[in-house]
Order: sequence, then structure tokens, then C-alpha cells
Amino acid sequence: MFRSGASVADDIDGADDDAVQPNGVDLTVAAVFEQTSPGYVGRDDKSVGDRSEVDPHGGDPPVYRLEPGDYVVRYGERLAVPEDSVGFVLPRSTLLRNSCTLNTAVWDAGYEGRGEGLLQVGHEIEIEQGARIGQFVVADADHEGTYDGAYQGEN
Ligand SMILES: O=c1ccn([C@H]2C[C@H](O)[C@@H](COP(=O)(O)OP(=O)(O)OP(=O)(O)O)O2)c(=O)[nH]1
Repeated sequence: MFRSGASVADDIDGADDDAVQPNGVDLTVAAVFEQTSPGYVGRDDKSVGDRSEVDPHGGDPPVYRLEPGDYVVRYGERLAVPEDSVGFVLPRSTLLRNSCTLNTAVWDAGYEGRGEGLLQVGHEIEIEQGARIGQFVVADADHEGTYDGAYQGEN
């Protein structure tokens, strides 16, 4: 069973009241990066490649003008996934309607931090810094242990 947006909002620092949706809470884009060197995924270890932060164009609010390609985005909200739960982030449908998407993985019970996702831009798009790009939903889940990995407490 998935929790209501109002209940999910209790586990998010920095979410506006406007961000609370019936079934989840919207997440905003705080920073955009382009990867500049290879990462590593091994059997026992891993590393994330270097990145260069994309500057938004000036203005109030600043706007990212993104050419087609892959970008790492950092969310503006700090999430905490409660025990007995699992989280997922889904793209805002307006991204899909504009030939773009947000690719995401599983958010483990016990994880806390400002997470990151992969923004895939299929057609040039403009996105305001601080705009809503995805929605965090949380479902009840059994699990053994809680998240204690390298990304705990990130950002
Ligand atoms: O799209 C996502 C999905 C998850 N997370 C956060 C929450 C999750 O609990 C944590 C670790 O994710 P995962 O377990 O998939 O990463 P890993 O590469 O297996 O790292 P680790 O070895 O630390 O588990 O990253 C994100 O920031 N973005």
C-alpha cells in the first residue's frame, strides 16, 4: 500500500505545502551536473566520476537551458525514508510530454539525504532552478536492515 502525499511530506525537509500531491510529494531541481570523467562499478566497490555543474542563465528565477543529453540532477529536498517503507521517484509528466525523463532507482528504508537522479533530455528544454521535476512516493515494505551505504546523509 502506498502512503498518502500528506504522510510522505512528514519525511521531507524543505517541501512546500504546494508540493504535496494526493499520492506523493513533488521534488525540485536544485543543481544540474554534466559528468566529465568515468565512474567505476566493481563487484565490491564503486566510484562516481567527476562532474561539472551547469550554470543556469541569470534572471529571477535562474533557468537551465539544456541541450539533448544526460544530466545528473540534485533534488532540493532532503528525504528520509522511514522504516517499513520503500521509496520511488517518478518523473513529472510534463517532462515526458516534452521528450525528457527522470531516471531513478530504489530509495531504501533508512536512507536520508538530498538524492540525485538522471535527467535525460531528448529535446532541448528550459527548466527553472527550483522547478518541480519529479514526485516521491513511498510504499509499505518489509526489509532486512536499513540503508547504511556510501550515500547516507549525502548533500
Ligand atoms: O534515484 C535514486 C535512487 C536512490 N537514491 C538514494 C537512496 C538510496 O537509498 C541510495 C542508494 O541507492 P542504491 O542502493 O541504489 O545505490 P548503490 O549504488 O547500490 O549504492 P550502495 O552501495 O551505497 O547501496 O541513493 C538516489 O539518490 N536516487
